[in-house]
Amino acid sequence: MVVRTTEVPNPGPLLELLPEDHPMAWVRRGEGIVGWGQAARFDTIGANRFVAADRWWRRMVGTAVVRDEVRLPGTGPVAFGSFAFDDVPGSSSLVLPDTVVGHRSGRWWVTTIDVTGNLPGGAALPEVPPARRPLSVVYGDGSRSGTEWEGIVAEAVRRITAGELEKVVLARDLVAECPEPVDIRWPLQRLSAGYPHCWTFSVDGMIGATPELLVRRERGLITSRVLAGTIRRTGDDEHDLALAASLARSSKDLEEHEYAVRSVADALAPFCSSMNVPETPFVLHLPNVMHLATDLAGVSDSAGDGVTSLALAAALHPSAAVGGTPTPVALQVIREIEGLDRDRYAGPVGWMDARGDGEWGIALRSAEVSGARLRLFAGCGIVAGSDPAAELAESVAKLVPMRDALSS
Ligand SMILES: C=C(O[C@H]1C=CC=C(C(=O)O)[C@@H]1O)C(=O)O
Repeated sequence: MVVRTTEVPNPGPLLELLPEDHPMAWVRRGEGIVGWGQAARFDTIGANRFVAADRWWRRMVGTAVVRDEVRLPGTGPVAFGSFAFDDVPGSSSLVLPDTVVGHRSGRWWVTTIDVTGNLPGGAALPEVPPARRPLSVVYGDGSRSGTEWEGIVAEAVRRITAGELEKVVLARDLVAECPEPVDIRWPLQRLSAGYPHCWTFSVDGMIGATPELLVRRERGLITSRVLAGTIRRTGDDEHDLALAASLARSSKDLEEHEYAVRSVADALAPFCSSMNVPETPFVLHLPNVMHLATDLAGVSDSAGDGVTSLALAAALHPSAAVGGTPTPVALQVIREIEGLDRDRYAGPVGWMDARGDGEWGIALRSAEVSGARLRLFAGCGIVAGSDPAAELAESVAKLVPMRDALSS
């Protein structure tokens, strides 16, 4: 594989450079990377999916000839990846685009990749037509109706009260049907404009704007944004501020949050020589909901230096934000009662470069697109005090970003 990264003048907003066919993206506040074309891909399933993908990537970049004149995280060869939530069912993939455009701190670059061994051509970007708005969208129940899902939440509360576990994250899906295949760039551009604090992603049909960063590895620095504890926004700013204050004081939410932070810190500890874990969370304000959030940062030690960002994501997945506590019991409860094939929802999604640096989010506030049909997902952390109707309302609020992004 021969890879060339060249610095270019500002080519305009990254998401507007994407062609309609299989666009790949990881963008936040206008920075990040977008890619298209397919130089190579690796598909895998099962419990070994992260290890197998990591091995494939190391092999691919191990023999690559790279001419990189920018040398930033995300330059040189990069793979976009999306991984199944559970060992079964679900498929996972790493995709190596043949063209990547990136933007970071006032610098822009284009990477071209050729797996036939020829030096790829220059950095000319194709003209692309603007994104097409979906003509109409008809929503229907996914695997369970809202009422059925409330019953499932009630069953989880019963099990928690009986002492089987402390917390379980239960999810539901909604099906959206359009008259013709969706131009993914339309929702991507809307998600990125409406949710600038989130990471807007598109990998192999999995799209969304996630507020939760499972892990970022960048030149020896390992960071993670942990979320747990949610409150819906009302649209009245003053009232929302009061709600944010009550969220920051809620002992139930603080306890749940503390647990989620601890589990991430414990999972990262074997790879870090030092770690900063803030004592109190901050409130992340999103247009639809507010979350308790903590940003953790660690410095990788000699063990961490040899570990890719994907391997770190594997060590963290599934976090308490998408599984529960204790994790093995929560996963078993999800398999028994949720009645949903999560596929790649709530799995790691992101990118990785040849050094193993990269960013992996959790595929939340997301949808799986297959042509004209989409499955939209939302999940909620269920604890002893959870009220099924309130959880259903929270799931509806978490579906808002994708629903809005599909409308005009
Ligand atoms: C599982 C989801 O959200 C998680 C992330 C943040 C807060 C959550 C909560 O408070 O329930 C969830 O654990 C989802 O959006 O589908």
